[in-house]
Amino acid sequence: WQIRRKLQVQGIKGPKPSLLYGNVWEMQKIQASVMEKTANNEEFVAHDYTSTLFPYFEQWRKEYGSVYTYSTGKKQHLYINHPELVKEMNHCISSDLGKPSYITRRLAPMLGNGILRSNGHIWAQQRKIVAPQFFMDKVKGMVGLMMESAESLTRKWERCIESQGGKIAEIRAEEDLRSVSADVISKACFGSSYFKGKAIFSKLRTLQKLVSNQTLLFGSYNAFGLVSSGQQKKIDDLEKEIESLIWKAVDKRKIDSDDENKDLLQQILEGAIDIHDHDRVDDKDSSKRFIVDNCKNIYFAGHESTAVAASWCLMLLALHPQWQARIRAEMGRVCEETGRLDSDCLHKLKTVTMVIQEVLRLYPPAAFVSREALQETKIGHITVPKGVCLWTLIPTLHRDPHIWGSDVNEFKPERFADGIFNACKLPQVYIPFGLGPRLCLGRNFALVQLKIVIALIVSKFTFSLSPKYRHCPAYRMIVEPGEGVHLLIRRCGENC
Ligand code: HEM
Repeated sequence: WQIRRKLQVQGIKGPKPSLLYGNVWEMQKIQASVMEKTANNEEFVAHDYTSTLFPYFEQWRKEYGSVYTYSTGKKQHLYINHPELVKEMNHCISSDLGKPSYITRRLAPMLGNGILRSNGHIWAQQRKIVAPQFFMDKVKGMVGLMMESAESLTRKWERCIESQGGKIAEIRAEEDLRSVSADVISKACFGSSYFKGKAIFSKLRTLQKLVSNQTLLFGSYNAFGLVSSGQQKKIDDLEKEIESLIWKAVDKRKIDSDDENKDLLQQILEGAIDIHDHDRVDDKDSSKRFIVDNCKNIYFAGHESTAVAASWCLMLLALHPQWQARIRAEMGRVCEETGRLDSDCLHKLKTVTMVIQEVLRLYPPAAFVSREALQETKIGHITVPKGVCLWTLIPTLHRDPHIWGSDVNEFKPERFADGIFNACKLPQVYIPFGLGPRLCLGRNFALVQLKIVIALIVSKFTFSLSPKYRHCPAYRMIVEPGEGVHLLIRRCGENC
């Protein structure tokens, strides 16, 4: 109550909370009424996943504006979608702002205290180790293996066409896209392959579904945050299994400090030794935790969001065959000059880039940037009391008609024809990869991989949505196609 009062006296409004559960009941009620409406609505694709996935945020934003406060029982939250304040929050370098601790606790079996969730000096050490592996120069060197993995997918889809009669095949794209990005991250960072690391990926995926079932956003210690003992046991078992699989892979690796081409796993191992020596931590377990947590973070961050972004790309391209045709024409021009895609011609794929940018605008896989005031701190004119969690809803920023224009809900890659700076009035609101010191480390890596995968698929196949496709974005730590992306694919030469 005291924390809320400190926000209210600064003119920040919000829905009235109940005594124990804050606004959680109301969130549940709003969500349920939207689910009821959408369950009977077969009408296809309003590209606005916030109004179905996070309807309470939309309702309160309309009532209270782009800054308001709400409560989930013991936690007080501040919703910030004002462009200037968003910028300030994301650029904050003070350790007074960190990742929300209650979410970190919930995600601990998945991510531990790795780079995605850590704060302060542990985070800074991890970022120093991981960042150089994803500098553009390094990523350029990974183009060959990205091509290899994408080509194995197109070969698989060709075999599907053969086995389904030779003309047309029905496929589910998202699982194959997941295998491609898992393969790429395994080879690029861990000197392994999807095949070898398959068990880790599939267990992480099961764990992801289990932990995001726990109504992740509704704060801690409320009726909805409780996990059944059966579910908790599954989570604990998976955590142990993943840890032992990663540890086995690590054990196989000999530390070879003379090798100039060290991959990320090598860097993480050496980082753990440095931290052990530097901090004089005698505890062997902490080095082990450091290694396992960071491997899990990279396995997850490195493949899940890229695969989901690629799935949304194919869904939108299936709806807009004219953009498939434009990409194909561009590939024809670029490959005529070079014969094959390589790292030097990727920047010539302007249409592919525009399509990817538009997909990440409409369907950013990461829905939120969230922080917690670890100490009382200032964001713009607002004094944020210690303990308050701050939330920015990325898709809402991406769909503000005052910034993007009245066609904001339409798929129009041409808006990016002259770059992000000319696509909207305030480019700092386009943040599919976040912003500031915690900007996504894998941005270059993901964009290059997306370009290769999309360009290659579109140059080989034409595709449309299968009648089996159901449009139901789902929030499972990231926003993904809830029931996959069912496509009907044909070989390109057949009809284009
Ligand atoms: C389309 C694909 C991707 C999207 C949309 C995406 C999005 C994001 C966003 C929004 C953040 C910032 C979160 C925040 O500020 O709290 C982030 C952080 C991060 N991402 Fe990505 N990401 C993608 C791919 C990747 C890939 C391929 C990697 C490679 C390992 C990666 C590694 C990371 C890491 C390590 C962080 C944490 C950075 C830090 O806290 O210092 N991401 N990502």
